[in-house]
Amino acid sequence: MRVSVIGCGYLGAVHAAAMADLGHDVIAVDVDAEKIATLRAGLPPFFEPGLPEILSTSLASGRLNFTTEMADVAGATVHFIAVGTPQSDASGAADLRFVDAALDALIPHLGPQDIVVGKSTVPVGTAERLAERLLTAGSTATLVWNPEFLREGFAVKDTLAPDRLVFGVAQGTGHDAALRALHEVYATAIAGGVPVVETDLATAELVKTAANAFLATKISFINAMSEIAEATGANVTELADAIGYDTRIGRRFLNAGVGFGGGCLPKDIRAFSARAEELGLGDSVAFLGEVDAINLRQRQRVIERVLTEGGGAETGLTVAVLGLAFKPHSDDVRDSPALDVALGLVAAGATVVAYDPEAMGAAQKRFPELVVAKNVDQALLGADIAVLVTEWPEFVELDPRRVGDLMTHKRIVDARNVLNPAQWRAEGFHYSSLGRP
Ligand SMILES: NC(=O)C1=CN([C@@H]2O[C@H](COP(=O)(O)OP(=O)(O)OC[C@H]3O[C@@H](n4cnc5c(N)ncnc54)[C@H](O)[C@@H]3O)[C@@H](O)[C@H]2O)C=CC1
Ligand SMILES: O=C(O)[C@H]1O[C@H](OP(=O)(O)OP(=O)(O)OC[C@H]2O[C@@H](n3ccc(=O)[nH]c3=O)[C@H](O)[C@@H]2O)[C@H](O)[C@@H](O)[C@@H]1O
Repeated sequence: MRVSVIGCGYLGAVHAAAMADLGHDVIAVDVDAEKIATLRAGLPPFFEPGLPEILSTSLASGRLNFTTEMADVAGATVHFIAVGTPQSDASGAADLRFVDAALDALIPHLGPQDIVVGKSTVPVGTAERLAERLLTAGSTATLVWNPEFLREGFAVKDTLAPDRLVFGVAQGTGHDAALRALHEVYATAIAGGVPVVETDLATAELVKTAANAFLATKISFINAMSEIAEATGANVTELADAIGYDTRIGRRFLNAGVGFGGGCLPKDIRAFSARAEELGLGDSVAFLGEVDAINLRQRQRVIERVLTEGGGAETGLTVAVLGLAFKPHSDDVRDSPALDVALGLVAAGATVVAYDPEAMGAAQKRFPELVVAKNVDQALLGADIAVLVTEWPEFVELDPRRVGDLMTHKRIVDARNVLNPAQWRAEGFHYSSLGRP
């Protein structure tokens, strides 16, 4: 099939390359000329394992092309909208300007039987509004919603072999043809046994925001438990293991620590709350405000812990901050807890030297004043305390003896609860974590 992908960020670039990898002819569009030039050269504009490989094979096959000209989508019959939906203001509502602009730019190039597939994460009700926008503009193309559930760091795998596919299609003219087109696009995954949920537009939009809200709630739940565990001498990791054995609960997303960040979970729960307020249903999801508050409190908890354990910023404290990305296997620093901790420590008067295997460029682009090291050893050299805020394997596997030789004082705050306390204490470290004695 010939498909277009509009928006070449973390979602769109991976989606475009994956669609081409599956054998489709893909034209991918972005308004950012620099990003398009980079992608055309076969270089992903961000770190994503597996993306360089499928990008280069798809470009070489001729099935993947990048452009800044929307007119180039002519000839494609399925068009994926994958532009950003960032947080707009203090209300937390999603900013839908990019989605509206992408659709408006696309409309003049649509064929009468084309399918427009929304992939961006949007507040429930958006798809219906966009479908009306299409109609008002005189287009007979069909708008459907097919939310995306990929995780950064596993984006290629999640796109090629997702846990499920959700097809939101309105009843009426175009319903059956749209479903057929979606089944054709995803034929390989479906043949591989991926479950498909066929539903209406509103449910499809809501599945996405509900999934992210649930994941965020799970993390904040265990972080709330970590506060209680800490006050009572209990161990939050053992608690998570024990409740996680209950298959109704499950162990995944129960890792307590500095909390969730990134370009999605934080903004998505706020957008969900804002949309519920608009619907007069703020009380129904009021708990998401608490999920957000618990999550942000974790960042403050880590900053305070480092200052306390390090003896206070007024002592001329030097802190090695291990990690800047919002999670390992990504260079994304959007709403990164790690970056917030680094900046919070600087604001408190500490001298911070940070290191991340992939996210240093992105962090420095945003905060050029942040002092970064060339490697983990340089960050640790002469530090009074280290704080592990992103659980890259390189940090999890650190040898405490070697670390101790580099640092001025043997103190470590494990803000992801990933190190072995006994091993670090055996090397003379003062080890501290969130909710583990
Ligand atoms: N990053 C992720 O892991 C996932 C993101 N999502 C959702 O996907 C959407 C996109 O997210 P990201 O890719 O992370 O954002 P991003 O900010 O990395 O990428 C958005 C891209 O859209 C481009 N764009 C903006 N307006 C445009 C227009 N009118 N025409 C063409 N291109 C345009 C921007 O230049 C940018 O390259 C969001 O709604 C997000 O919530 C959903 C699942 C996973
Ligand atoms: O809508 C999106 O964009 C995506 O958001 C998340 O994916 P992602 O943000 O890439 O990363 P996650 O693996 O979900 O991690 C999010 C944050 O939660 C934190 N986390 C995760 C798990 C855990 O147990 N504890 C915890 O603090 C991570 O460190 C990270 O900061 C969802 O997992 C994806 O399904 C979804 O498609």
